[in-house]
This record gives sequence, structure tokens and C-alpha cells, in this order.
Amino acid sequence: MRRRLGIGFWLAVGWIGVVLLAALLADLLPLYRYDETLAGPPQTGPSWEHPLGTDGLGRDVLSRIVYGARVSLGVGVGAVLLGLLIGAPLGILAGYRRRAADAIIMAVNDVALAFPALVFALAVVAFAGASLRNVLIVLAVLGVPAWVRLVRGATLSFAEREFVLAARVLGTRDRRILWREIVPNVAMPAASYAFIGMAVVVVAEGSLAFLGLSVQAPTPTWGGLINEGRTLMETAPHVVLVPSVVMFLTVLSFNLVGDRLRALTDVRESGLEPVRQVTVSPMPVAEHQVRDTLLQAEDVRTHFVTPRGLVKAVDGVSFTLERGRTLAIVGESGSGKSMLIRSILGLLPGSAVRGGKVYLSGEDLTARTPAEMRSVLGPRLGTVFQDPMTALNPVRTIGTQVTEPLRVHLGLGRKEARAEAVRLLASVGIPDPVRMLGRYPHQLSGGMRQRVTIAMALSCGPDVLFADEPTTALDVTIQDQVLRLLHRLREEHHMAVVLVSHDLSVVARWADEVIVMYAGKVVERGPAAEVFRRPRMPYTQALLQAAPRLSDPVHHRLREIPGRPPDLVDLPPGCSFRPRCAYARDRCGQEAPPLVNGSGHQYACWYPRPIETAIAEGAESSGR
Ligand SMILES: Nc1ncnc2c1ncn2[C@@H]1O[C@H](COP(=O)(O)OP(=O)(O)OP(=O)(O)O)[C@@H](O)[C@H]1O
Repeated sequence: MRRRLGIGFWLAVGWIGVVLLAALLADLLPLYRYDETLAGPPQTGPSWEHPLGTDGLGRDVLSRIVYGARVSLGVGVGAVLLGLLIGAPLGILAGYRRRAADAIIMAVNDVALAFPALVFALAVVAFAGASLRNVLIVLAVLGVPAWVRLVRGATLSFAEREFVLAARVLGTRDRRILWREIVPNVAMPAASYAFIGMAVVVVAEGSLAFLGLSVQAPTPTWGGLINEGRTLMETAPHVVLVPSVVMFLTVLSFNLVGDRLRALTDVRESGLEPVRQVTVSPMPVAEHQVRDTLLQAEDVRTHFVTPRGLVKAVDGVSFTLERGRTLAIVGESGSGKSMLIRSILGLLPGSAVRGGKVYLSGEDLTARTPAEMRSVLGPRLGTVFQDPMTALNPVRTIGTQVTEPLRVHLGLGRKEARAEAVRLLASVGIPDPVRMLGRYPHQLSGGMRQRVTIAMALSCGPDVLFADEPTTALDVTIQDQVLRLLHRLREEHHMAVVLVSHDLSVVARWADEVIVMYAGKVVERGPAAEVFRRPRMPYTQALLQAAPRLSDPVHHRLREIPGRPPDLVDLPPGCSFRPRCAYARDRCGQEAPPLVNGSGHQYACWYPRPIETAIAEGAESSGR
């Protein structure tokens, strides 16, 4: 930490500390009174008696600077705290609630920001009177719009992180998410801005004092001292230079500390979409039969209305899943895998429109309100995300994060939750789980972090575990361990697993059933062994050929799927895969192929690959 912050940071902290202490303890220090006109010649330079000399009236400059710091720093700290107190809640409200609250707060804020600040301050102080209280209030109010903007921005960015989505998936309430997940993370950028804000306020107060519009004489303030010394510039330059240098160093230090703190909070973006729970299902639902299975998705659709047109990210996906089985959802990036999962969980970006039905043990989840979904997310549906670093809150210990769902959902006490957390961490293969409780996510390796998120997802004993690309962010050697662990846990907990992946070699080994997605639609589905042994749709074949296999020689070149995934706003007519398909004929460009039964599974293709030429690889490398 020390090396990352740099020596400049510590020097700046030291300087601020010295000035602050001197201001606080001024009455205890062996100083002359700041307003005491001393015997002897005025305007003398530094001497033993007066280390920084005396001013035009023969008063001790050191004493006036120290007492001046009380006003300058007092206004700086006070105005920043007051601005923060008003601006931060508004910023959090705008960033988290969005929609109407955001629109109103930001519209007022933009108007406030358009005001010329110093002119406004001058006018108010000139009108209301130049006193410490008035200057502090005016500078605090002027700082509020900047606070609102900063806190809103930070809230927006953290509200989109996976650990917030993870908290939602665990059914955590909004207020708790705000306090436990978002506020601690917004605190760091806010602290950084507080220092920069203090620098701004110290300069602003100095400017007002320079114009004679701050605290009145004889109480010293740095800006006032500079103003008083102006006329002595030629005869006694120290009277103006010393307070100028002190003010310069203080402002520089505040900026430096603020800037280094900001650099510390510069964590990488998750790239996730903002998450909002969707309650309504405005799209019509096709006729279907509710089955007696654990999880049933019926004609699930997720559409986005964008300025470019309608994006059908998920377009009519249906499946059923039984306890003790693993369903793999595979497809290239952008094929709609994650949106399908989020639709099922009812956690979609605010701009999404959801259609279709999802049943858990025959109960319609799409009919539930977000509040009602909370009792399902966590206890019945668990989720593991792609990147364990963004799925865990960086400022909270592993212990707090693992025990939270246990306390919220299972109502366990502190001690019981801790004991259960230790048991859970041990069950996912974490060595020394007791010590692990006190650690922070950044102290763990990627594989260990993913084990922690798996432990959290399992904490309330879910019926279905969703694992969205759970190994993509991990080292190849760790990937297999994590998948093996998921498989073992599925057996132990007798749950169902939905495994999302773009890597067919991953799912070939661990899935019972597979759904292949392309442009939001299912293009091939069936028992995994069957689909991998005899893929009929050219896209599935291409995916299989693009997947690395353990048996490949070292310099084996993978065959890329030709062309690019389609633009979902402007899908080609007929089969969406046609422009990239080597076997396409006229009919493929005219009619979209339906899912048909054949060779033990379903595929959507007018000219499926003959069974003999289908690639008999993939599942063969399986060896659980
Ligand atoms: N907020 C949004 N507005 C418009 N389109 C969106 C939005 N979010 C996602 N999409 C589109 O939905 C499609 C499906 O996205 P999704 O994240 O489900 O893909 P994926 O198959 O999970 O890909 P990946 O493996 O990269 O995560 C993408 O093409 C994406 O462009």
C-alpha cells in the first residue's frame, strides 16, 4: 500500500497533519496572540523570537498563520462535510433508483451547476453578511451539485457490478444492498473527492477573504493575510509570501492525497448491464402445459427496445429440468445465454421486456413480484457468476459475505452462521476455512474466490444452481477442479444445475442435456452425449470444431466459425446462421427452420448434416 501510494502522498498527509494539529492545538502552543501588537519595529523578517517575522502592525506572522488555519481549514472541512451530507444521499438515490428520481434530481442539479459559483458566493456573502457561518454555508451549498454528480456516478457503476447482482440473486433487500454493498464502495471515491473538495473550498475561502468578504479582522484567515500583506510586497515580502506558501502547500497536499486515493479506487469495470427486476410480462404467452418437473421454462423471451430497433436477445426458449440433472446452455458470445438465465431469475436490465413463463415445481415464478422473488432467490435458486472477483464485494471479508445469506434467509445467529460458513467453505474444498473468514477477496486466488461464490450460492440449499460461465475467468488447470466440484455438489445436494458456457469441451464432459443457442433461439437440443456425438445443425458442428480438446496436439489450430454473429437488430431472413453456413441453400434464406426431431434429439435445420459425417468427438473425451 505504502509503495503504491508513493512518498509524495505520505509527505502530503504529513503536511496536512501538521497544519491540522497546529490549528487544533493553537491555544496550547507557545505562540503570541494573533492580534497582539508587539513592541518593537513592525514588518521585521524572521528572527529567533518571531520565526516567520512580524506583519505591518508588528503582529507575529507564525501565530496569525496558525490561527488563520483554524478558519481556512475549518471552512474547508466543514463545507465539505455539509456538502457531502446533503449531496451524497441525493446522489445515491438518483444512481440507485434511477428513472423519475434520477431525472428530477439531475435536472435540478444541472441547473445548479450552471450557476457561476464564485459570483453567487460573492452575492450571498455581500447580502447576508461576511461571517464564518455564512461563508461555510455558502461554500457547502455550492459544493452540493458536484457531490450529487460524483456519488450518483459511483453508485451507478457499483449498482451494475456482479456482487450487487449476486446479492439480489440471494434475495437481499434494496436497503440492505445499499448499505452493505454500495455505500462501502462509494465511500472510497467520496473520500478521494472530499480531499479535492477541501482544496477547492480553501481556495474559495481564500478568494473571499482576499476580497474582504470572509471572517472579519482581527480574526486571521489565510486569504485575509495575503490581502493585508499585498501593500508590503516590496518592503516586507515575507508578510505575503509565507501565508501564500502555506496555503499553496496545503491546497497541493489536499489535491495530492485526493488524487492518490482516486487512483486506488480505479478498479476495472465489469461491463455488466444495469440490473433491475422485471415484474410484468407484457408479451403474450403461448399455450402450454405446466409439467410436473423441477424447473420449466416456457417460451421465454427477452427483448430490448433500442434506438436502432428491437433486439430479441432471447426468443422463445423452452426447456424442462429435473433434480439431479445438469443442463448446459451453449452458444457463441451474444447468443443470449446470460439473458436467458437472467430472465428465469427475474433479474434483467431496466430496458428489457420479458415474456413467457418460468415454473419452479409447478409454481409460476413470472407471476411473482420482486419482493416475492426474494424468498426464491437464494433459498431455491442459487447462482454462480463468471468472474468471482466482481461477484464478491471487495471491501467486505469472506466471512461477512458467506454468513450474510445464512443470517438473512435461514435466520441463523452470528455464531451458528459462522460455524455453518466454515462447514460450507470446507465442503467446497477451501483449506483452513476458519482463517479464510477473515480474508478479503483480493487475498485469494481466482480458483479459491470461485469456490467461495459457490459456497455462497449453496448456502441456503438451492434446488437449482445456475452457473454462468463459472470457469471462464479461471486458469485452465483450475477450470476442471471447479467443474468437478459442481458435479460433486450436485450429487451431494441432489439439485439441478444449469451450466452456461461457450466452450463445448467443458459441457461435453459434465452435462446431461444441452441446448445450443444462436441469435436468441434454440437451434439444437437433446441429451448431451447424443448432441455431441451426432450434431446435425452445422452451427453445432462448427462450435464443436472450434472447441479445444485435451487430445489435440500442441500446435493444433482450432477451426474458427467463419463470419460474425448476426446483428440482432437486423437478422437475415430465414435461418439466422445462413450467411455463415457452408451448406446453405435457397430455402435457408426464405423460411426459418423449426426445431424437428431426429436421431434422438431436436435441431433446427433444413439440410441437417448426415449422421455418418457428424463428428463423433466431444463426449468421448468425457471421463467424470
Ligand atoms: N441492455 C441491452 N440492450 C440491448 N441489447 C442488449 C442489452 N443487453 C444485452 N443485449 C443483447 O442481448 C444479446 C444477448 O446477450 P447475452 O449477454 O445473453 O449473451 P451471451 O450469450 O450470454 O454472451 P456472453 O457469452 O458474451 O456473455 C447480445 O447480443 C446483446 O447485444
